[in-house]
Amino acid sequence: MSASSAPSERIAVIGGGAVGGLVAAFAEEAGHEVTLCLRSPLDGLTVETEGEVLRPRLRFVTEPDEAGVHDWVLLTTKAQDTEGAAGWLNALCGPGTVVAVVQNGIDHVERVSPLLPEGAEALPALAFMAVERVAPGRIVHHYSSELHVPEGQSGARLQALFAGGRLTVRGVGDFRTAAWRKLFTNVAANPLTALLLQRMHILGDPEMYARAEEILREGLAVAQAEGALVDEGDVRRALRANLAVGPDGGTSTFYDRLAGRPMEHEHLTGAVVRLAERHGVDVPLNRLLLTLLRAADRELRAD
Ligand SMILES: NC(=O)C1=CN([C@@H]2O[C@H](COP(=O)(O)OP(=O)(O)OC[C@H]3O[C@@H](n4cnc5c(N)ncnc54)[C@H](OP(=O)(O)O)[C@@H]3O)[C@@H](O)[C@H]2O)C=CC1
Ligand SMILES: CC(C)(CO)C(=O)C(=O)O
Repeated sequence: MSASSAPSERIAVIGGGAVGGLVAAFAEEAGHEVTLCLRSPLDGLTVETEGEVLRPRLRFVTEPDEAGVHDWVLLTTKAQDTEGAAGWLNALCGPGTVVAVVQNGIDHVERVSPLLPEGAEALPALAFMAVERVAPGRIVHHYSSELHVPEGQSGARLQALFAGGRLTVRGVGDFRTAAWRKLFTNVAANPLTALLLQRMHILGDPEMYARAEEILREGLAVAQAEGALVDEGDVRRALRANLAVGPDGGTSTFYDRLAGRPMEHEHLTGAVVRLAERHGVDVPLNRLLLTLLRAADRELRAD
């Protein structure tokens, strides 16, 4: 894989899980110096992708004081762990640092901006990829590696950073609509796989697929009430994207429940339900899923 033609920049990745491990490896392969900021120490990192095993040379740090200021920060914690990363953001950002918020959900900038020091910028980034952390420091890449960011100067700089590498960065004009389209890939697949503890193959069952469509149609009504320019075709495209992950792939929420980690449901199904209440849209299937996910999550936190 050829290195990027962009000059080397100092990139910090917060979180050494599935997405963090993948983007850190791809950034290093593109010729950049990469600092991986960890909550739990790692002995090393391997990334299995396209039949290869990458062993990127990264600088591992576990204390914000050791990190230093960087040009770029890629925040890859789960959304509910954002505040816990405040110490990193404070230590890594100087004036001009751009923080790409590589998380699921729809409110990336609102979540992160209040935690940034003066002069740093939050850039929302929608992650179209399917990546699994099979053990600490062992990442398996199932499918796709794209980030969608708002069009503009910072988005174009991020695109240049990864140009020619394995991570594709695309600028999108209507980011609100793009964020809802991405959320659609999470609103049915993530709860169903996590609650059933079964991988994407469950969507191959026509009965399950039909329920997934119904869940997403509720989300569609909420997205439209929010002003997103989405339609029925986006429901079908989201489910097609889920199926493209392959029967043995999962979802990030499924991986969390499987590993006994807290889940991200409040930022996915929870966001749909809260906005539905605000707009007076009835979303009974999503309300049921949220109640079930909360019950499953309580048990995970109690263990
Ligand atoms: N996995 C996937 O295929 C996809 C995931 N996403 C989204 O990307 C985001 C990241 O998901 P994913 O990589 O799967 O999640 P993981 O759980 O695999 O990784 C998250 C990482 O963040 C670390 N972390 C949490 N808090 C801190 C902290 N304070 N300081 C440093 N590190 C911290 C965790 O540390 P520890 O090791 O201690 O748990 C963990 O390694 C989520 O929003 C997810 O929804 C989007 C598209 C696809
Ligand atoms: C699209 C999908 C389902 C891909 O894995 C994802 O975003 C996730 O796992 O959270």
